[in-house]
Amino acid sequence: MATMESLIGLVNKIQRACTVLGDHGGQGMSLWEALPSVAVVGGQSSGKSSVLESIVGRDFLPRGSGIVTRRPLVLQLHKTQSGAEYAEFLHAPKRRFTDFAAVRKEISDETDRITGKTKQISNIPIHLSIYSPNVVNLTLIDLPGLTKVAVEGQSDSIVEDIENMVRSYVEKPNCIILAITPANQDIATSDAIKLAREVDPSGERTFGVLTKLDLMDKGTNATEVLEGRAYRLQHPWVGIVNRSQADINKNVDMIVARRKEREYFETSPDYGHLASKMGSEYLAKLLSQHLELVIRQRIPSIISMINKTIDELNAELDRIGRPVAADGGAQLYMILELCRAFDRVFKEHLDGGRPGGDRIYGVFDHQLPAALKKLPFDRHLSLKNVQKVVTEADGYQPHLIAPEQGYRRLIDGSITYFKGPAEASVDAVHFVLKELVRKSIAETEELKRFPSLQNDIATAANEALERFREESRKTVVRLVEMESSYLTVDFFRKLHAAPEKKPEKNGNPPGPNNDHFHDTSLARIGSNVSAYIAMVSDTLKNTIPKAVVYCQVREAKRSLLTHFYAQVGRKEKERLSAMLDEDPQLMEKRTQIAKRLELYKAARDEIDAVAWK
Ligand SMILES: Nc1nc2c(ncn2[C@@H]2O[C@H](COP(=O)(O)OP(=O)(O)OP(=O)(O)O)[C@@H](O)[C@H]2O)c(=O)[nH]1
Repeated sequence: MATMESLIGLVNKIQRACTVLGDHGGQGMSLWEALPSVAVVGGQSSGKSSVLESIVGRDFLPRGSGIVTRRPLVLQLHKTQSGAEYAEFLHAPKRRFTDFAAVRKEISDETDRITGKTKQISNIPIHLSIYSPNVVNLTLIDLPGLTKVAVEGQSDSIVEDIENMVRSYVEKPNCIILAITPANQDIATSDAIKLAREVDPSGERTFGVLTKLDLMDKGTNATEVLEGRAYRLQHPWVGIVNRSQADINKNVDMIVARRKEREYFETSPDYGHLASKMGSEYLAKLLSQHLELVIRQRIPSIISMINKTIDELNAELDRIGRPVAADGGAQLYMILELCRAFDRVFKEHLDGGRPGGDRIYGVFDHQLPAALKKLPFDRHLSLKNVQKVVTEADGYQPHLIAPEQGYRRLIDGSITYFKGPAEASVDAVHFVLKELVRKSIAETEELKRFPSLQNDIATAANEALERFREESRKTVVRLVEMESSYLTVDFFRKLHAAPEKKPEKNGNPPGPNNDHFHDTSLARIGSNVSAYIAMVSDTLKNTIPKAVVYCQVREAKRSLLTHFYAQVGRKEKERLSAMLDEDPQLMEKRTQIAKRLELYKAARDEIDAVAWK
């Protein structure tokens, strides 16, 4: 079975790894929270620092007025067999501190590094490991002292901020609370006990510590508390006598202070019967044993939590995509797969699996007919214009029978108007397709992590659409031009066969020089041309969509990325990697997940190795 050293050492290791990854509790379920720890809680000047120092047997904590502890200090004690004592900070792993005054300075500098000199507090812990033959294996977290008033330079919220931070540690079910209360204060007013009672009403994870026993008024003693009658906890209370301020000023050695403390209890008339269960050394052993017990109990649930988290992290990695392969072939394959995924989505839009394709039909069904209807044939075929065109076409010799040239010019002139709506249809469909490309890129789940490739696909697709548009434009213009290059002869033959309307009998004999005759004949020319143009319009209403679909929509479905594929195939490996550049945020996220995964796996291995030894 695992030894006490190995179990506590194990938790130490995992805690340090958690801090390196920024996992220090207070942020939902984390590995840190699953690990048992001991947090030291007490009001200001209750003697917290003194208790910690006498457990360690060294002076090393910053002192001063106001709130000195402004970041949690995770103090990991490692018992060594022999040799010199030294300390190490997680944030400065290369430096070994043998001078504990330098440790004190480093704690205070490192506090300021995060909080500034503003006396603000931060919940990011400082990790300090102390290696010494005079300690027991134990991890303690020193927290800012609970206070009632803000001092100069501190925000009013500091009192509440401290309480919230301390609470965020002690409310975790795996936190063992070391509640420090000075004996010269009424236990009922103890900040530490008040908070402990709130988060641990049954008292099963609270250790009550009574400091300053030597400072109690003459004639009073703390046996009521120490014997568990004043305030009941599941664990026995421990009384402590730390160095007084005078001792500190005189630089009384900690080891000497420990000895004096032992003597105090052994010789005390009040506490002699409790002497074996009093003092900082006893407290350290008690905590160490308890911590070991708790760790042992928690190991199965920690392992199951770790396994669950590993599964979740793996699932998350699958969701955001595994890292891109390094070799060129695999990258090319991946790019082509991604393009195909995009192409699938794009086709679904056109074929109706997703919305948007119907807008193309909208162009043919509404936009084109409406535009055709609006063409200014009324003006072009007005009596006045017909006369002008016919006369100009005749030249110096007026026509004898039908004004053939006049007809042709009027028809040609009218047909030119169709180019506008024809080209507008091409453009409208082009914009629908472009929009569908944009949408499809955004909707292609697999592409989400590759902004560069998204860009490349968008550019390639838009270039292709541009080519299709040009082809389509040429085709529809040709359709229109074809209409004027050869007229439908039948139409005019039928006209000729139809009986001419009799001229009205109003006294004027009919004749080419007669104004009335002239007007009627011009009106007939106008209406004949108009009927012909209506026929052409009906034809184009049907053929323009065919041309547009043929040149643009069908091509987009068939060969939107064909050029792109050819280009990609010729690319060097470096260019392929660049195309698969990922969103930096996402890469960062993946790295974070991968790191956490590593931490959890390493933690599981460590636990396996220690727990079943
Ligand atoms: N005589 C005597 N003095 C003590 C004892 N414990 C602490 N003190 C003195 O009480 C003062 C405050 O002790 P600290 O250990 O600094 O208390 P703290 O809770 O860490 O204080 P803050 O960090 O300021 O919140 C110091 O002057 C200590 O010397 C004790 O058991 N006996």
